[in-house]
Amino acid sequence: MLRLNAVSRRFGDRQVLDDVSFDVTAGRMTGFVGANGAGKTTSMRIIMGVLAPDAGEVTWAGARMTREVRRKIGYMPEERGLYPKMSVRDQLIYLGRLHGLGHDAVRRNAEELIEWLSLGERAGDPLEKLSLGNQQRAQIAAALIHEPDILVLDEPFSGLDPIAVDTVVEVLRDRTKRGVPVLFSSHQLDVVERLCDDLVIIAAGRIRAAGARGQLRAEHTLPRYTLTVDGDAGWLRDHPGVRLLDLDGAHAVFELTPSADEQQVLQAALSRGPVRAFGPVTPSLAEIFREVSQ
Ligand SMILES: Nc1ncnc2c1ncn2[C@@H]1O[C@H](COP(=O)(O)OP(=O)(O)OP(=O)(O)O)[C@@H](O)[C@H]1O
Repeated sequence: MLRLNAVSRRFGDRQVLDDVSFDVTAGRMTGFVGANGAGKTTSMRIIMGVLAPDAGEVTWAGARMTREVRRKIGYMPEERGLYPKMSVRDQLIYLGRLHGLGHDAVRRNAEELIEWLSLGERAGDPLEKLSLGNQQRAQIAAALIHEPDILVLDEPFSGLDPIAVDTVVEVLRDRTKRGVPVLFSSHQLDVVERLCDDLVIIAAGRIRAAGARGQLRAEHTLPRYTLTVDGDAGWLRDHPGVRLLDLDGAHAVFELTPSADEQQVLQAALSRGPVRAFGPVTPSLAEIFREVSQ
């Protein structure tokens, strides 16, 4: 397990990370979300040792992170860093060799990644001639070429179309199945929602929530229901224990306080006339994000 333990960092008089702690567990995808400037890239740079924390530490398997362990991290930095004039295939081979992989292994890995990421037709072209989406796929291949033990990816899905997102997801899932912990940041909450097992939410340099996706849902939102009746559902507004979230004539979405009983609300609705739909709703990640970032 990769762990950030009470990490703090200032730039000038600005506290950019404040007592940041979270885990990235083996075999799980951890989505790292936060607004612009929240501190995601700074946290990743500290994991990579590119930046030193003012306080706190990064550990791997319970011991302080070393240079050797960092060499086994696949890192996709915010400032993408491939060679524009070199072909995709050549730079994958070059980077793999730099990481100490043997000739055969590096060629095998390069061809496998080129195929998985659907870069076959463009693998001989200089990176700069590729579309932005394909350049991004090449960046992902570069992070994976040396069979890393840990993956730290800064916005790996930005600029990818939905099909490319699915391709990359498949490649990353293959790594988690092999036990690799994956930390990825993203602004695309729908992608994070679909993809992550665990979630870390950061706002203004502080961790607001961290843990398994389902657990965060349960912790940070009240049980939520939808109700559709024949008439007007406005009476729900005054019903004890109900907090109305959305009302559109006959259709309502509401939360229930812990002491309220959803069957009692259903009975109240039935006593007024036919009920067309009633059931629980799962809050979206965007709603959890809004809730904890306030
Ligand atoms: N080298 C630096 N010197 C001064 N301030 C910095 C430096 N690096 C980052 N910052 C500031 O630290 C804060 C956090 O930045 P960081 O890049 O970690 O955020 P982020 O969550 O990755 O944002 P984004 O989603 O926009 O990439 C920002 O206010 C940023 O301006």
